Amino acid sequence: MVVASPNPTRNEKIQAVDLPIIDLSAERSQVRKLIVKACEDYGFFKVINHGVPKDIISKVEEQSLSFFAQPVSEKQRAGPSDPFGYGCKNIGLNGDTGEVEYLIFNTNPISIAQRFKTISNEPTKFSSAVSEYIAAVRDLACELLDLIGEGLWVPDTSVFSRLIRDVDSDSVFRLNHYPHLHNKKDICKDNDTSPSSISNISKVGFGEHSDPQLLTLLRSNDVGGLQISPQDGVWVSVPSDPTAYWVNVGDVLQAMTNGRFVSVRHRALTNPSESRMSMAYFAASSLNACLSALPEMVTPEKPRLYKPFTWAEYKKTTHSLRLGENRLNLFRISTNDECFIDQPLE
Ligand SMILES: C=C1C[C@]23C[C@@]1(O)CC[C@H]2[C@@]12CC[C@H](O)[C@@](C)(C(=O)O1)[C@H]2[C@@H]3C(=O)O
Ligand SMILES: O=C(O)CCC(=O)C(=O)O
Ligand SMILES: [Fe+2]
Repeated sequence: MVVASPNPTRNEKIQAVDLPIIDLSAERSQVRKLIVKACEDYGFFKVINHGVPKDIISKVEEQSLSFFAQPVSEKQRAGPSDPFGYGCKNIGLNGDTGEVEYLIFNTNPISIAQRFKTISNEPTKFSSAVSEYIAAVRDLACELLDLIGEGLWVPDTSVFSRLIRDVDSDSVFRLNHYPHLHNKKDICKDNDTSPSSISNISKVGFGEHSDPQLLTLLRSNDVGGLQISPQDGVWVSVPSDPTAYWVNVGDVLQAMTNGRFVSVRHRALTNPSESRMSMAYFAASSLNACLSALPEMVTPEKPRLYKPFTWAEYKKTTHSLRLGENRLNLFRISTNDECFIDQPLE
């Protein structure tokens, strides 16, 4: 069904789709089948009965909300995001902007403890809430990746989860805050500078992109805004559910499954009357991990699509490009390259 677009750009179709819901308490052989199907069809699914304790989530949510409620001058003590720390409106370093403020951390515990010294007046409280959350969400990510390994029938079912269990994993945690637009204040300034007219339309909070890592686990408060794009120019609004996780395939998992899974393009819109807060865990390997399509995913009918790369190489490319760029295409193999990789010349 196609309905009229209420938001931000014209000529877009908003489609209503029943997105896949995975109940992790169901029978394992069913769960892994459904996850693989969801990753193939949408690169996106919702997880319920996920096992991340409610109190662990609430502690991070409370601490984050009080961080974002502070005056801009206080928050800016934790910025600019380079690429970690506090950022407001500027996303990355290549000119992308949105109606969002955020905190980004590397998930390494030492890095977290250091960062929080500038982020909070109660650094230990906030940093231990975040560390506890990251440990729980990493376990969930590993469980999902093991189910994916099993569902794909690869001989080494831990092949994906091992990458993110690595002590040197380069996974990232991000807190996004999308203030509602009835607030007349510019989100990056303490003083009231914007026109007094109240806008009733949604704006782009976080523009269209795919996530570069293996898998993203996202949870938000009860305010909608996330949309996925299963096809060019078509958007599907994702209902909010603070009790669940929305999970998306990232570029690396698309490359490792040789294009069988799709790294879904998505974006987040602001809500005109309610503030939205999301927390995203981006599961990544170590910088030196060499990432390539699993041998079982490459067949004569489905030749290798992407050149192998290290996460450091892929990350460097990602950070040199704009948010909406399709960076995986830069690693696509031409027919000649493929002969070289699969049958090196003597
Ligand atoms: C514009 C950019 C921001 C980003 C790095 C990039 O150059 C392109 C990818 C962006 C993204 C999207 C998913 C995650 O939110 C993120 C942390 C990531 O790994 O890639 C961001 C990067 C960022 O905000 O630094
Ligand atoms: O806030 C959201 O719902 C999406 C954020 C996102 O896509 C990201 O941080 O990469
Ligand atoms: Fe994203």
